[in-house]
Amino acid sequence: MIGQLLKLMAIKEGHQCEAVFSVAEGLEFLQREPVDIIFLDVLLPEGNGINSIPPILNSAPETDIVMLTGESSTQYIEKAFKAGATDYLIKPVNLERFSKVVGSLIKLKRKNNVQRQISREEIIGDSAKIKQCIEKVAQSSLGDANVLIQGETGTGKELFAKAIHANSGRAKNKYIIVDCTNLPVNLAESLLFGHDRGSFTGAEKAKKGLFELAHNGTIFLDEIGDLDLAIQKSLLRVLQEKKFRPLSTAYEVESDFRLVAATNRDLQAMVHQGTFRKDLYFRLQAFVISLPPLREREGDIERLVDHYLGIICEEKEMRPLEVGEDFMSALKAYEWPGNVRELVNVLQISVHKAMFDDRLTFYHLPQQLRMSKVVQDAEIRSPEPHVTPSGYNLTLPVHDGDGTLPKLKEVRKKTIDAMEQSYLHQLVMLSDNSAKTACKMSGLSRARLYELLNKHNLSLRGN
Ligand SMILES: Nc1ncnc2c1ncn2[C@@H]1O[C@H](COP(=O)(O)OP(=O)(O)OP(=O)(O)O)[C@@H](O)[C@H]1O
Repeated sequence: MIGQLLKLMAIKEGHQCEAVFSVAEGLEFLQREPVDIIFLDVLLPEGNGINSIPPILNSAPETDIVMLTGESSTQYIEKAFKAGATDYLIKPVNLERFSKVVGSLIKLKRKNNVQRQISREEIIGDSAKIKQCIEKVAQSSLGDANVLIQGETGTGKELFAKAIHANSGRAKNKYIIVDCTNLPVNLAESLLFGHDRGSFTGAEKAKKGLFELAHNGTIFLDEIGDLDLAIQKSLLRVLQEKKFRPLSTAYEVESDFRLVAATNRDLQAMVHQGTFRKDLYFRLQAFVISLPPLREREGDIERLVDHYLGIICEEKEMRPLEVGEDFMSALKAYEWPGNVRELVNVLQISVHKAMFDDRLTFYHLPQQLRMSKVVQDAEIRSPEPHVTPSGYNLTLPVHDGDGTLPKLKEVRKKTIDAMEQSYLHQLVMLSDNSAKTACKMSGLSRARLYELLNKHNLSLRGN
């Protein structure tokens, strides 16, 4: 009876609906067809409906289960939620509550479906932080709001802007990129809004502006923080009215564009300094995607290395190179101020150096990465350094706790030995295994260098 009633309500709301009268019948139905929502009564011929939640979710994990309970059996609600139900309705069910529950669940499902289906374009990374950004791309693809992408240089702002367009309803139309860096005011006005013939010296023909060309598509303003204040004012008006007047014309042009903007600057600080318009800033704040720096993306370095190494080796027609542990741990220790762009450059340099090797090692990395790893390792080894007035970090020998100190001669020898060893260790790492570089860096003669390396059981690789 309740089944038939809900079926009528669902059909009235424009949904397809089937009523079944036992769990067995329901499970059989699920084998044949996917179902978005199941209304499950607590009281079933087979017993308590809550017990059938696990087998239902086993065979249809994507389905939402809404429990139907009587006023007197609300004590089952908590148990039903624990078993995996999504919501509940109390009988007798009224149409308003029914359509609210169904409406929200269907909306959520559509949203999730879009998220699952969005194309990542070339975006690599599975860290929680990058997944959150991908989710934002999915959300933005459902609507048409302007989007601001923030992030340090090289974090992938341009890549994300492209993904927003590619996943939007405008994907088949134009995607126009404008680099706002160092754009002089006059040029920017005519470039963005177009001009009439003769509107300035050299304007021999009338020209459409990029906002007009972006009609039905997306316009990406890269480095929007670099836009001159005068252009910011015009831009604000265009965003508000979606129309503008090309230079030296008496007519207005309408354009249905979507704006995606990006910046690596702190727009809020710029607003305080008076170099970015507050009203434009607020307009851009409607939908913001903040891309995390590479150093905060757990696990993404490995994925990016895997991806780009494949591409670089293929381009160079080389066999895929293996990645040594020391290579990877140096990559992970580095701060990556230039983010993914810098990582790709480092891989290119390292592959070039490893042209005749099978495996990438620490020694193939550029010097700044080796240096940062060495410094980090040294910091870990000497947790409580004592800084001398001359600026050297020293870890003093610890006395025995009996109020005495070892002889100075002994301490001096041990200290010098330790310093020498640490110095030579770093020298070996940073000299590219070249005795010539090591001698130049350290000021040691070749004979003295080998003598000291021998003393500390160290060697230049390949020597
Ligand atoms: N998540 C990522 N997956 C794969 N490649 C990436 C990713 N992020 C960035 N890249 C690559 O890194 C380089 C820099 O990316 P992009 O130009 O999008 O960065 P950006 O944030 O716009 O930099 P800038 O602020 O300097 O303009 C590009 O080659 C891009 O393909």
